[in-house]
Amino acid sequence: MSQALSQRLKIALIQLAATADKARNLSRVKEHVLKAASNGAQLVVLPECFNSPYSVAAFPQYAESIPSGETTKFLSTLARETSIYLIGGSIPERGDDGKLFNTSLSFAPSGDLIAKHRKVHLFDIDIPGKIRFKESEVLTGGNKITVFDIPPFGKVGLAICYDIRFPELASVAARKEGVFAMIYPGAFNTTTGPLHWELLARARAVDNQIYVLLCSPARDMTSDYHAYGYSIAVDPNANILTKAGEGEEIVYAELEPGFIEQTRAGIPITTQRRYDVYPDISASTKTSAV
Ligand SMILES: NC(=O)CC(=O)C(=O)O
Repeated sequence: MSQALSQRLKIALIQLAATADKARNLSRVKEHVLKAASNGAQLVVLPECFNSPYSVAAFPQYAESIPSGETTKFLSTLARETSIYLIGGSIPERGDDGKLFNTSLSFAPSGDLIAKHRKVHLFDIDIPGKIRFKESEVLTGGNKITVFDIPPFGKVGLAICYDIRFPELASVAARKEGVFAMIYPGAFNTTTGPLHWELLARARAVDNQIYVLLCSPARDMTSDYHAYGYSIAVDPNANILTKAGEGEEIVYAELEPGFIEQTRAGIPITTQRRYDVYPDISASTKTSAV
């Protein structure tokens, strides 16, 4: 499927210093989103777990129902008031069956909820002496690949943090649905961030010759989880368009129509795949927005 970004798109990544105080987090989000919109951003991304600490203990305490919870309403109103596409990082969600998920909600400039992604791959790692984290102790994984349209720009794919380590999601979104960008709210840490954060952003971009956006919380060495920071936007050639530091900040980038086609014309891997040698996973995999 051909990939289309039909118009220049200015994006903003809000590298929020999320705290344990949900009201404060929401009020900081509002300030930053208003600023990004007044600077011309048309699509604004928030980080993973922007309204709570990123911790297994915090997920049940901060979990909300969707769409009836406070944060869904807050994000919808903010998208409408600023007339932007708002990619709402992620929040802990309490599903109807009582199960907990790490969930990202996206809103149109009208305030309508246009996508809901539940983190598919739960972050369960154990690197002795460095970091142990087991989302699966309290969370349940999602079961779909999320793709949605943001008219007039085209389609984007959405996944959360650890999902980026599984290239199939991005490949299906790019090949089957023709997304021009993959967006990953994500909270890597001071162990895995230096190893793989930028590498994975650039890898998913170059695998699929699409834009890739990663939005992290700011680093806070006083909290239990030390988020990496360095929110980043990468172009289809894996060039870095913008990159934050460790602290709270907003970074911007402009995504260009035509750059995907130009990249693919030069290095035509999209037409050179050998499905006679290996299967096309995108052919049989379903995607949806909600
Ligand atoms: N926090 C995550 O989900 C993933 C992460 O930190 C990593 O993959 O590293």
